[in-house]
Amino acid sequence: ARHPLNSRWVLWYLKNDRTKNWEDCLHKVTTFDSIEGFWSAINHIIPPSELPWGSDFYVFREGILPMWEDENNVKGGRWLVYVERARRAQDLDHYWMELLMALVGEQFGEDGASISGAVVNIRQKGDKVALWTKDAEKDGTNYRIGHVCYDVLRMQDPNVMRYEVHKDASARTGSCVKPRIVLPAKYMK
Ligand SMILES: CN(C)c1nc(=O)c2c([nH]1)N([C@@H]1O[C@H](COP(=O)(O)OP(=O)(O)O)[C@@H](O)[C@H]1O)CN2C
Repeated sequence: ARHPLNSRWVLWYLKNDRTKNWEDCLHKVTTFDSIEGFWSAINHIIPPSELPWGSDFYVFREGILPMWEDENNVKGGRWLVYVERARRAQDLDHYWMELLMALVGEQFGEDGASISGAVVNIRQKGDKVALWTKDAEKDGTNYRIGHVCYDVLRMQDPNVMRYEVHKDASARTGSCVKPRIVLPAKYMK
């Protein structure tokens, strides 16, 4: 391919199947390391908004499994964006594409090395787009990554992005997890 990317990326698909355990629902779709390979992968899958409920797409660096338990993720967290039901049609697919292009296009600069990958969750209760970072305690790094993400998604006040620690999310009992960082910062309680 003529336009190599800085890294190799793997596209994963999670097909919701209550009869299987979670990691057995995860399937590797393709691997790409060029702009051409990226577009070929994107053009061969249906957009998130057309996926069945309970599905996920993951685009993670090669060598990092898209799960909390991977050594690159176990201390990490995620910037989480809820897509309101009412804005699903115009925001979901757009957010996903913008985030992927920023990720594979290394728009996070040096901080890109601290990012494991991107996730989109298709849920009836509300879709989610997330960016996983490797170390939940590197607040400076995570702030910078969050700001780039907020801008790339053209989010504005009062839209809020929350940074959740995987340890809290994986241990969650209720649905809500107390975020470690909130953007814009003024909404941090
Ligand atoms: C290795 N392992 C089991 C494991 N490793 C994982 O990394 C991992 C899970 N399990 N996940 C399972 O999916 C449920 C829904 O989370 P959700 O984020 O889809 O959110 P919803 O409640 O479906 O909106 C989670 O509660 C968890 O059971 C999610 N997850 C990331």
